[in-house]
Amino acid sequence: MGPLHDAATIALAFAGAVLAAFSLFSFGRYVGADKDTRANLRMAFHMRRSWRRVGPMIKIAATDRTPTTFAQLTTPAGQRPEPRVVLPSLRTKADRTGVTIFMNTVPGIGLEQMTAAATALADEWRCARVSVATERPGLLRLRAVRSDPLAKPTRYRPDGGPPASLVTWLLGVDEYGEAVPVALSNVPGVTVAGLPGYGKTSLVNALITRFAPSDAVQFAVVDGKAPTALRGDYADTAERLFAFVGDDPTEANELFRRLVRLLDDRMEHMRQARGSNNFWDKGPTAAWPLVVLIIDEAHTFFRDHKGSDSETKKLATLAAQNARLVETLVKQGRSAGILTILATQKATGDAIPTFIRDVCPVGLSFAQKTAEAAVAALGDDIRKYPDADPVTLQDPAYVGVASMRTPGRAGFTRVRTPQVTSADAARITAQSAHLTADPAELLPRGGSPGPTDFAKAA
Ligand SMILES: Nc1ncnc2c1ncn2[C@@H]1O[C@H](COP(=O)(O)OP(=O)(O)OP(=O)(O)O)[C@@H](O)[C@H]1O
Repeated sequence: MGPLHDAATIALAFAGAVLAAFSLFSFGRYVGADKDTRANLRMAFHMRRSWRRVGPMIKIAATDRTPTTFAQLTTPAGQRPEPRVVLPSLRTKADRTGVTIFMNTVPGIGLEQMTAAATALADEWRCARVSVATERPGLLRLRAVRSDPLAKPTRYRPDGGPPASLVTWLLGVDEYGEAVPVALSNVPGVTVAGLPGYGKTSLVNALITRFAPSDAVQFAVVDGKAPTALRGDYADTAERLFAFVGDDPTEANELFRRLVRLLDDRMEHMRQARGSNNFWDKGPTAAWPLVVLIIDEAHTFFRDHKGSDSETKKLATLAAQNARLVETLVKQGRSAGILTILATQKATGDAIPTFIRDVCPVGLSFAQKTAEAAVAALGDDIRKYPDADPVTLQDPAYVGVASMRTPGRAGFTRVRTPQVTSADAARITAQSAHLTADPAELLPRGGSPGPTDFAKAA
């Protein structure tokens, strides 16, 4: 009963108390969680508990033949120390849609080996999918989902509050239930294609309702499907648009010119007014709002007109001009704070000219009927990724699901976009209509002071 015994008793009691507190915390978290999170917490527990057995079974274990000093000292004389089986260690984090697993690599077991084992792991863990990515050197990040997030429709109910971020557009969730953000500061152009009725309008409404409560974002629409805003898909949001043009290519041409002029004027004044030539250095403000141009049924304005009569020739010239103007908006729009979104349901290469499609960093395609349509929407690369082919999305269960090409990422991401109802779009528009302003009017003009100057002087 010496001091050593007392110290050991205290240490043991302390360890017991820590363990009890941890168990109580875990139990409390489990009981307080919703049904889906509880199921994922159980899955995470099963992953950790069975890993020692499962890892070596699916060949995710390395053999270390060099004995440790301890093994050398404790191995009886005349015997060789046993080789050690080294398993990558796991840490799990469960949420509502799945489990994220952080795994330390061990020699010979890294991204490649884990990717090859992903299907076996999905079977063992009884989940729909397991993805593997590098978090940082030496650490992998696995994501396991029990059910397919793409097959579960979601709804976005805008609360009318200002957007959490003006530089990120949250598109939806990917096939692993993780948020898919688009960094607006890097994306001057987005193409959206897909068969009618698969969610293009809802995607655009989600964008408008997300950003409409901010006066630092202004919208213009060119809609090739309707003569007036009130007769088309933009009736609900019309009051929040600083410009709307219907299916008349001449009027569309005028609006495209107006926006190219805005682009030039902004670049002219940007350095003096904001101290830099790059809009995103300061980001969107009420005086320098992000301008979002939506060109719906884009093919209406670019399609090739064949014929030798004067009317056809005029239309062909307009279409060619429209394509060049929009190309300028996309190519130079990033530093001027202009984002162009081109949507089409037409499934041929001329719907959105390839020279425009190829300068848009983000491309989305909802369901398509043919491989040619998929290529027209997403580029030739989609042939290499049959899993992400939008032709496979032709199913009512996949309304609202798009295949997406993003900058700096190999392959394609499938994303479940949320539905936004017409009533929600109308409600947010009514609340935010007073924020609508023509961004050109906000610029200082021809030496005479504009609102920006007054704001600065104030
Ligand atoms: N993200 C979504 N999730 C679930 N259902 C959706 C989603 N988006 C749209 N829908 C459903 O599909 C219907 C058609 O959607 P939407 O009008 O957005 O399609 P569209 O592709 O724009 O069609 P069109 O090309 O004819 O304008 C909607 O009325 C709604 O019921």
